Amino acid sequence: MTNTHQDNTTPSTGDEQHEDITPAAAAVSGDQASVDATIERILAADEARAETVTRSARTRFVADPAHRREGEAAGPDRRSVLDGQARELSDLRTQHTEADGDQFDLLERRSLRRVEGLSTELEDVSEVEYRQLRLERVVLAGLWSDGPIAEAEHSLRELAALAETAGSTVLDGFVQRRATPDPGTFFGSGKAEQIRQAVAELGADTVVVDSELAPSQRRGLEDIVKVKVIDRTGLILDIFAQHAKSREGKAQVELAQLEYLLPRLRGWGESMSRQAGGQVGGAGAGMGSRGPGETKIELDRRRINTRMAKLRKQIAGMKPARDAKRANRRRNAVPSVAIAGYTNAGKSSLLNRLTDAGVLVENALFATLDPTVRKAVTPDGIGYTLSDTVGFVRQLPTQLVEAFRSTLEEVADADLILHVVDASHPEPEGQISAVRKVLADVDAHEVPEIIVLNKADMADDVVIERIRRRESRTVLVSAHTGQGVDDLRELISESIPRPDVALELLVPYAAGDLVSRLHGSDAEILSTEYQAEGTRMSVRVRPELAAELQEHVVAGGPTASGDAPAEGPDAEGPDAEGPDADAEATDEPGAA
Ligand SMILES: Nc1nc2c(ncn2[C@@H]2O[C@H](COP(=O)(O)OP(=O)(O)OP(=O)(O)O)[C@@H](O)[C@H]2O)c(=O)[nH]1
Ligand SMILES: [Mg+2]
Repeated sequence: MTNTHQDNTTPSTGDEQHEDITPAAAAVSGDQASVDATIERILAADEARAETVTRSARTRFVADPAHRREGEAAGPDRRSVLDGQARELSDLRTQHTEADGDQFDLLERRSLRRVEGLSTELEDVSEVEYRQLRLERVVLAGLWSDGPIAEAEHSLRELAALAETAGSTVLDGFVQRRATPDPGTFFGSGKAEQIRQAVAELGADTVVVDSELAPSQRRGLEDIVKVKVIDRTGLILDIFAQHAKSREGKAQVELAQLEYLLPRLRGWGESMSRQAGGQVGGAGAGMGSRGPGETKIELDRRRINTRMAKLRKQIAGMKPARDAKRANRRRNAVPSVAIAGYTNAGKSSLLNRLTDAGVLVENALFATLDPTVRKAVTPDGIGYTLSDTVGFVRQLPTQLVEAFRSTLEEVADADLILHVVDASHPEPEGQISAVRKVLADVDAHEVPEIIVLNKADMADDVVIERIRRRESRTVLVSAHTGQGVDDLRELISESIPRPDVALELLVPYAAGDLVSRLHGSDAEILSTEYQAEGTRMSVRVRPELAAELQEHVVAGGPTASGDAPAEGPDAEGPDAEGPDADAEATDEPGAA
């Protein structure tokens, strides 16, 4: 509604000009100077990181003193679960195998990592303000309200993995035992003060909170700890922003970021003092009657709304192409299998193992954001599509589920879901239910599902047994060693819709291309016999192909569209390929 003011208030860094030029993109495609500057920044960050490695060795996890076990001393030997690598990023960092496929764009991604975070001030708020967060040296903090402490620890370790994925160094982690969050500052004042001390001591620049904070809580806490505070949602959005590659993915993430940002505008504006220099240029005439802060915020809000509308349109515009592709698959009735699962479970590795796809595998959370669709065939030659999807995580921001809905809908549309689970995780159950929750959100919970217990090479038998008892259809595999992958292939083969129109054909030798098509991946050949007039075949095909084969049908009913074949032997399935079937068929008067 307020858009009418857009034109005379937009400063020179207007929406149109910066569009699609993120700082990262500018660094890649820009002039030599900016490339040099980028390299310098990356090197500086690496140095900083190397320097903090020694410090992060002391990274520790501090349970609230009140809940420390009797006799357990505070100080150097405090509880230490964040030691070394975070759990979700296990120590496999350098272990890649052939099944991991092409590591090419991994390098590319590394070289882009944190460019946004390292860059100088952003010019325009619609570039999403918090991309300028300097998430380099962070302290984590979470609330532990119920359940065993182990759960709070898992969650914090996962947060550490997320923070590392975003390119930061985790210096420390805190958990406070507290039934409900403080409405003003999230943590109690004592704990907040303790966090402030740790932040000062360690030279941290950001506190990451393991929940979604209300805008006022974030501001309240920021006032105490004196550094930037971001929440889990903001962190996940930041990772997605770094990883998005396709046009659609980028638009989806930006939309989610803006949605998240909108109610938080004022707070950020203040603490990051954007308003100080935020005079709206000469173009701001007429706005001066209000305070500059308010002006800026209103302006930002309006521009964000405009930008969001644009993004929504853009995303909607990309839907037809996606739908067309999907419709095409539908028409050809190629069964589709979707790989879904918690982030870092090994989905991309499995896709590579099943199809030699060469999809990016990384020991990082949310390595895959853009769905990849590959062709695959069952051991007995039936074709299907296999698609890789974005990984899920506990508390996946609702903004992201919304923004990625069109992508996730493909999962809902699949004939089968391979739900990949990291069986080497001590508690995969939590991940399974988090994934199912998102699946339900996008109406994919009714699609048949196979639980694929991956990383068998590292998994604990107890965990495997536990899950096998709970879940009805499981298969144990290792994308790395290839263990169990053949079983998985069989299971997929049994679970996808098979070609179901049975036909008796006599294909003239002149139509050899038809015969080779039948040998392709969308038909099952039950028997073949070479006769004087042509090739005599008993096949099962999908309706589409059946229609095309009509003129060569010699027996098997008047139309190809009936699902039940007219002939008895065919109805009995593969047994029909016995000599009887052929004999009977050749007896048909209408054969020639
Ligand atoms: N030991 C072992 N490691 C595996 C196996 N499968 C995958 N990994 C490792 O697990 C990490 C994550 O693998 P990805 O295939 O990228 O996982 P993903 O589920 O696609 O992850 P996102 O796209 O980030 O959600 C990589 O370091 C893989 O090398 C396995 O069978 N055994
Ligand atoms: Mg992946």
